[in-house]
Amino acid sequence: MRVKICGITNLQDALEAINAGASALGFVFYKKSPRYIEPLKAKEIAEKLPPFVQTVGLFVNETEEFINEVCNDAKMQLAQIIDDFDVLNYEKISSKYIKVIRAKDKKDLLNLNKEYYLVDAFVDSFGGEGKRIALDWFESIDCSKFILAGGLTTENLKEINGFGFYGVDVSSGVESEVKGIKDRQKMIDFVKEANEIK
Ligand SMILES: O=C(O)c1ccccc1NCC(=O)[C@H](O)[C@H](O)COP(=O)(O)O
Repeated sequence: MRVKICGITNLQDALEAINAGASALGFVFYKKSPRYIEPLKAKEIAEKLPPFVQTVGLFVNETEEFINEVCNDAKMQLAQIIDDFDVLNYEKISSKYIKVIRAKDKKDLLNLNKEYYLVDAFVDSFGGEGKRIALDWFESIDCSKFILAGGLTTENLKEINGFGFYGVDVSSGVESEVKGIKDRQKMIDFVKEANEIK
């Protein structure tokens, strides 16, 4: 199973996440987040990464122009987009992107287009809060294009076995006591456990 580790703020955490086996690293370009990273600093990290790891820029209710500029400047290969007001024209997004569903209810998971989505638990502060989604919302739904986020930890990952998610996304579950700083051992344990999940 693919693992994205979100909320990377420094090179050491980035390299340790990759060594742990993460397929993607998330960089939060939302200034109110404790995990916010300046685009220039994200670029410096992105340029030092080895091949076959995807850089993902996370955007919260931004314009197409802002998303394009930051993805270009910070060398992000994928934009992870929260667009609460459904105002973006995706044809104007020049990078690859994935939309975030901030699920409040099972209804939010139904009647979707046949694209990949990152499904996160709804929280007022937008994410990285460790809040979980009720797994029964995914019952009898095809999860093969969903990346599940929200409150995942090494301890609770087993519970998603059998749902067939494309991948998982974790932030606070692999952090140290300090928001924005990752814990190497937690990342190793998380990815190892995720690799056991079907
Ligand atoms: O991490 C943040 O501070 C953040 C701020 C604004 C929007 C999204 C944010 N985080 C998203 C994520 O890191 C994850 O995709 C997801 O929410 C999982 O976080 P967690 O529940 O802490 O594992």
